[in-house]
Amino acid sequence: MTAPAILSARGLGRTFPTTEPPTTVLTGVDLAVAPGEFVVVMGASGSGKSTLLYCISGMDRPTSGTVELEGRDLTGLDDDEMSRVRLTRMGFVFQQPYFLPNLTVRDNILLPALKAAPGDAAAAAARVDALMERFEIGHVGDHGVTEVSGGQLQRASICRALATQPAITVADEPTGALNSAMTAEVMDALVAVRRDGATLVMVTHDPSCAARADRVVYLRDGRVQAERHLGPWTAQAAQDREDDVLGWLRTLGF
Ligand SMILES: Nc1ncnc2c1ncn2[C@@H]1O[C@H](COP(=O)(O)OP(=O)(O)OP(=O)(O)O)[C@@H](O)[C@H]1O
Repeated sequence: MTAPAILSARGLGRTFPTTEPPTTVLTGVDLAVAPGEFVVVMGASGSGKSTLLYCISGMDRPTSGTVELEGRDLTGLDDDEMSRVRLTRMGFVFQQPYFLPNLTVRDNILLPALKAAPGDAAAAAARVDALMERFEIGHVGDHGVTEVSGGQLQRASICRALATQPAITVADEPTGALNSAMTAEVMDALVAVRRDGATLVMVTHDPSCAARADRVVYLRDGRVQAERHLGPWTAQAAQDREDDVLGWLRTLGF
């Protein structure tokens, strides 16, 4: 029996009423993510990938449909409740990691974990140190955020996302601003995150990044056009998986 979805979006629609005529970006999107699954969302520019990510993670509100996280309907929450869910149950990794420039790398990672569980400072600090070792940035913890590489900074933002022990982590083009060596570093880190049991949903334009996922969902004009199950990543199958994803994307007109 498959485990119940940790995140379940049903019939999601998003229309922006501020344009004339209003812009419908998502229509009837269903997406169920299993615990420990790594799902990638792909699609042409403007197909609605980021909007979908924002709607499932409470950064935006869908105009129709429902989103359940750990069995709890998020669509009826008020802004304070939604902020609390984002802080305590969701991790976020963006293309441009936003860090406070006057804090060290370590303190930037620690801050949201302390905010999420203020009574648990020692445990949060221990968790942050363990994560920084796990993702090989322990040695730059005392550095300022301008004194580390883009790959290190993006790994720091992965640590920051995980430090609150979220139910799910969403990543919007986390390698979009990185060169290929740094992209490989960050993708290795995300595969390790998934191996450690985390649940991930990532938007990317890069088929070789998508090949690391368990499943790729393809959006076209705000609808799910197709999906591909790849199963858990193994480095030995890297080339075959990339070829498979590329071939599949071509059939979709990507
Ligand atoms: N606040 C908004 N108001 C009006 N239209 C919007 C708004 N936000 C996004 N859109 C439109 O929705 C469409 C989808 O945007 P979205 O960013 O979700 O696409 P995407 O697939 O992530 O694109 P990209 O790959 O270029 O990042 C775009 O046409 C965009 O212009």
